[in-house]
Amino acid sequence: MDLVRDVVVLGGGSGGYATALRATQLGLSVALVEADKVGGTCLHRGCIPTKAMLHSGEVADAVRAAAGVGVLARLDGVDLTGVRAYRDGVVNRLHRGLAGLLRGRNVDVVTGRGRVAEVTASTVVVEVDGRRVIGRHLVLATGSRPRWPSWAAPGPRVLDSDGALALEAIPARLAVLGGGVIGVEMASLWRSLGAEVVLVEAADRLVAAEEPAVSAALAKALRARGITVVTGAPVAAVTESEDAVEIEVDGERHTVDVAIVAVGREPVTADLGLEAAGVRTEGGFIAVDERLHTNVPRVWAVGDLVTGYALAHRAFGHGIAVAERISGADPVPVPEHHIPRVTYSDPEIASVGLTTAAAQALHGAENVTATTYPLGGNGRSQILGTTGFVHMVRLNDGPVIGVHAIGARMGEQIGQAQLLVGWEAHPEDAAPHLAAHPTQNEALGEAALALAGKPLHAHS
Ligand SMILES: Cc1cc2nc3c(=O)[nH]c(=O)nc-3n(C[C@H](O)[C@H](O)[C@H](O)COP(=O)(O)OP(=O)(O)OC[C@H]3O[C@@H](n4cnc5c(N)ncnc54)[C@H](O)[C@@H]3O)c2cc1C
Ligand SMILES: NC(=O)c1ccc[n+]([C@@H]2O[C@H](COP(=O)([O-])OP(=O)(O)OC[C@H]3O[C@@H](n4cnc5c(N)ncnc54)[C@H](O)[C@@H]3O)[C@@H](O)[C@H]2O)c1
Repeated sequence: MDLVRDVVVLGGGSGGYATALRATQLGLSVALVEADKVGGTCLHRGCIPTKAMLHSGEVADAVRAAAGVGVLARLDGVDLTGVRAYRDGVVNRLHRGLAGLLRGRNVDVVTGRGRVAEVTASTVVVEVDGRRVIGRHLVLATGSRPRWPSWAAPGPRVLDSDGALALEAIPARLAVLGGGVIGVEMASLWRSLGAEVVLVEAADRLVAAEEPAVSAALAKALRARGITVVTGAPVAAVTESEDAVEIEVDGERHTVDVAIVAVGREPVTADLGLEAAGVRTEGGFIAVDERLHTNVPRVWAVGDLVTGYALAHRAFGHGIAVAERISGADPVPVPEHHIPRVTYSDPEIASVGLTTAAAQALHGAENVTATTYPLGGNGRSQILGTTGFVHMVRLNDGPVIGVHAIGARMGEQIGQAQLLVGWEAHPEDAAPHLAAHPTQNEALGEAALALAGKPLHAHS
């Protein structure tokens, strides 16, 4: 029998399940079609498992550094089986929690691969393994997958980020190809777990979307951790043999045990029946207006299917907004650059808003002021033994429009920066609210104090 609901969501990752949860809160009935497990990339192959493994790496590094804080401890090694068990435990608990949440909100989860079969004047029909699931509205949320370049092919020793999570032993020598967010996190993680790592990036700097000073500080910190960082050098070829992988880059050859390819992700739009349904795509992504509506009435798209930052919280935000629009409200779209970004490497990178160069290009260099507060002046960062900085950008006599930070735990600071930027706070508004001492949060406060013309712990 056909399943008929107000909303059919195709894909149960961050974007899809957020749509479903918000829609049922608003009194809409929802069918959520998921080919694999609810939670999608972020929960099963992305955010959560990688951050759990990064935490294992952080613990290993803390033991290595223990003597420096007077603690006698010795690292006997890292047991990847134990790391995987811990990681999988975290993922499984969250997965059970999410499944329970969806059940509790009366979301009908339909397991199977769906494709759009028919769009009529008032309904959208999705076919799932021969079964018809019909909605007044359809929300496309099939996400993204690793992109493979022409110069590499998957193999037992040549992996993407999904394959890296399945590794059963820590490679002695590892190459990470691509120095974007995934590449940097992978390099940091496997170095902490004990691998010799070479990180290769085609562009002239790592994480090229960040402030240039952040990229420079990151490269310096990773090199100090023993990672070989090669920039301005596109990988030309990857050749796998039975017992090694040869990487050809910049006329040089690197021989490693395993290579992880991390040169970006691509949207999952193939075989969804989009062409027949008349849903327009652009460069592989679903074409949407600023309210995430496609060109076909009552068909929407959320998350990694929509060009922009491929981030879980962006997908959550999309899902919530689309559910509200379907129910008749019209939430204001959040500007893309107001979405916070964190790279969870050691050191961490966190940013929100415009870079200095982007702000100058948009508003004129004479209308923009920026300040950099070094973590060397921050007590808590000194205690943690981290270096780095907080860089804050403002419009002259206007709001904070960008915050960019690097250093241990900087990801935890970005929430406040996000509110400063999102709520268009002036540094003068923030300056009187002195942060608790000693916290790393004070570094943000110091930057605001400096931009308000009254720096405190800063050498003039
Ligand atoms: C290694 C890695 C680390 C990451 N770390 C972070 C991080 O720390 N923070 C962060 O914000 N983001 C992170 N991301 C990005 C984040 O995972 C994505 O932005 C997010 O998962 C996008 O959500 P989505 O709902 O658009 O798609 P997805 O999570 O990809 O979900 C899509 C779902 O659709 C299902 N599906 C696909 N086709 C069909 C079909 N035809 N029928 C039914 N179901 C289908 C899939 O099985 C999948 O479950 C990371 C990504 C990776 C790869
Ligand atoms: N912490 C997080 O929020 C997080 C973590 C992981 C992934 N993600 C999301 O996943 C997306 C994909 O991540 P990604 O790192 O794969 O993509 P990316 O686009 O961020 O980086 C890919 C990098 O590969 C480089 N590259 C391309 N061809 C190359 C070549 N021939 N040789 C060497 N380098 C080459 C590019 O210059 C680029 O810097 C990100 O955009 C991000 O939004 C987010």
